[in-house]
Amino acid sequence: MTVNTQPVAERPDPRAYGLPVVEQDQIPDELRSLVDGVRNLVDAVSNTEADSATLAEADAAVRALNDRLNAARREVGTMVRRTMGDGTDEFGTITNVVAGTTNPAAPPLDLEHVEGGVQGTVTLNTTYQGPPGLVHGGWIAALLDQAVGSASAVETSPGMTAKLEVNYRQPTPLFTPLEISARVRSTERRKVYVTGQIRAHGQVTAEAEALMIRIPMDEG
Ligand SMILES: CCCCCCCCCCCC(=O)SCCNC(=O)CCNC(=O)[C@H](O)C(C)(C)COP(=O)(O)OP(=O)(O)OC[C@H]1O[C@@H](n2cnc3c(N)ncnc32)[C@H](O)[C@@H]1OP(=O)(O)O
Repeated sequence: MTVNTQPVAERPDPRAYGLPVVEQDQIPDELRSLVDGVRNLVDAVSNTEADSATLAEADAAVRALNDRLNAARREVGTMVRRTMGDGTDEFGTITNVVAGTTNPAAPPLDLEHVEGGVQGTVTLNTTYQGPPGLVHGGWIAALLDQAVGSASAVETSPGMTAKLEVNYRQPTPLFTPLEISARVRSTERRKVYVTGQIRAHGQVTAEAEALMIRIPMDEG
């Protein structure tokens, strides 16, 4: 295995690409609480059998809130800098659909830097349902894409997914802690080969092989 880890100093700064950066610890507690509340709201709306009057009342309240919140919107592409438990910094879009801090559609997935890659745990509800009681295959791929991208970013430097092959070994259950992990296997110039896995109850339910292409350092 050849892992040519790139020094942190050579990682691109999103500001050099004209992207605004928010520090993770500057996100207001009220916004974090709102994100959590809306995540619960999505679950409630997805599953409610409330009567018509209750639905109409909820609809009006939500529409009024949309207008107030839309009065001040972030720039598309806004990044957030998150410092992992071991001090490693990671940049990601703040609304990233898998791990974005301010995105209620994102499951609460925090990946931590471990030797050779990343790992984390997430439990998914019916928002992510495909077959009855099981995680949608597209979301399984999304979780693995995020994990391999994050592993590649923290072990080398950020890049784009060029290739992602997913093997669905076993059904992946809802309401069960899923262990997500990814490891960089080798690098070759800008190419980074990464593997990822999802486990439930210690058993592999899905695995991926990915090719990430690092963002060139001399552009931006
Ligand atoms: C600032 C903070 C931002 C931070 C940004 C953080 C983003 C995180 C994103 C999370 C992950 C995603 O979801 S990313 C979204 C999904 N992915 C995408 O949309 C990617 C779409 N595709 C592309 O944009 C492009 O094809 C790229 C970037 C992947 C590659 O284009 P390129 O940069 O011009 O690279 P290129 O010179 O062609 O190729 C470099 C080397 O890689 C090889 N190569 C390239 N593509 C492939 C491929 N599909 N399969 C095999 N090999 C490939 C080439 O042969 C070459 O090998 P050799 O000659 O060296 O041997």
